[in-house]
Amino acid sequence: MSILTTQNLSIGYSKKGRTDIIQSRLNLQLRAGELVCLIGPNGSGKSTLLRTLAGLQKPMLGKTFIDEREIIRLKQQEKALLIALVLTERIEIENATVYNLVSLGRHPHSNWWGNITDEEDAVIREAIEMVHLGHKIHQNINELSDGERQRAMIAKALAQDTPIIMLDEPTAHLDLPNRVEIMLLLHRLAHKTGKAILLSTHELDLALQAADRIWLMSADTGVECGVPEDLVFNGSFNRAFESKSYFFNASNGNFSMNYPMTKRVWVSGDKTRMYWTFRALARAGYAVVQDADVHILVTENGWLLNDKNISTVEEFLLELECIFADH
Ligand SMILES: Nc1ncnc2c1ncn2[C@@H]1O[C@H](COP(=O)(O)OP(=O)(O)OP(=O)(O)O)[C@@H](O)[C@H]1O
Repeated sequence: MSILTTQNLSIGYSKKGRTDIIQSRLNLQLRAGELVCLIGPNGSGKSTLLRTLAGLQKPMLGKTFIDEREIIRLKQQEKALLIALVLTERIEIENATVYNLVSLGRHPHSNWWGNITDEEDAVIREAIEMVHLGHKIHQNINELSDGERQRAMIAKALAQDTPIIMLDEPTAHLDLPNRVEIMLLLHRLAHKTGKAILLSTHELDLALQAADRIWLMSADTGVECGVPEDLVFNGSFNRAFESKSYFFNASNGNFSMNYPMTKRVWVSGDKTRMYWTFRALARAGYAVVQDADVHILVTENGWLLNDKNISTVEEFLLELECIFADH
């Protein structure tokens, strides 16, 4: 079920009579219970789109509706009951605990700094539990790790109790385990709570794994929406991130560098070591082609090359160098 829809939305900036349209004619749908990742090259307009959808900036043209209501016509308080927005800026509050921060999420539902009722308290505690910060509930937010702080910000958005949560680059500045954890957490929350969660990210690999749907943004092709694998199969990823120096490798979902490959080898054998063998070969400038003169057999324990059993990548690259020096 679509909870947010756009109709011919154009986003951009208008200053001193000059208008810059970043994206136009966007017809998007955000569904309840789904995690949607908005990805695209730098400057393609991800943050601008999030801010426009959240009603923080006006569209250049077109409309955004939540249910039947046009977002730009709503009062601040009404918007805050529909969308919780988590931005990348660090919130600095003196002496605030996790509980204090998350309780700010209840602001649209109560009087500012009003007394927290038992009911409100239960919502706040539940939000903190959902992001697994129960053990840090009374800790000062300045004493949290970056990952914990991000989880506290998500708890604040949960406490706001809106049908939509939008997050601008929630995994920025986090290490890999925390990036994975935040992405999995958001995926679980979308499915468990039925909220629509939209986030922008540069984590292509994580987005491909965790998103129910991807909005793929590029300056040339606008926003393509779809289930991640469909966007891989139809070549959209390649088009959106086209570059001379790398390409999107549809076989593993990663970007691969375009190394200049001048030498040709043929590789066969054990599949588990194959991927890393290919990577090492590409970096060293070897193209893998069937029936090339030089054959590398990948075994369970190493490589067989030139009738020699080799146990490390370093050794087999050296051996290849010798072979090609003689060619
Ligand atoms: N306040 C502003 N006034 C005018 N132009 C702006 C403003 N903010 C951003 N832009 C321009 O809008 C375009 C899109 O910027 P935006 O920040 O939305 O892209 P993004 O996809 O989020 O980029 P990134 O991946 O680098 O965060 C850029 O060309 C940028 O220079």
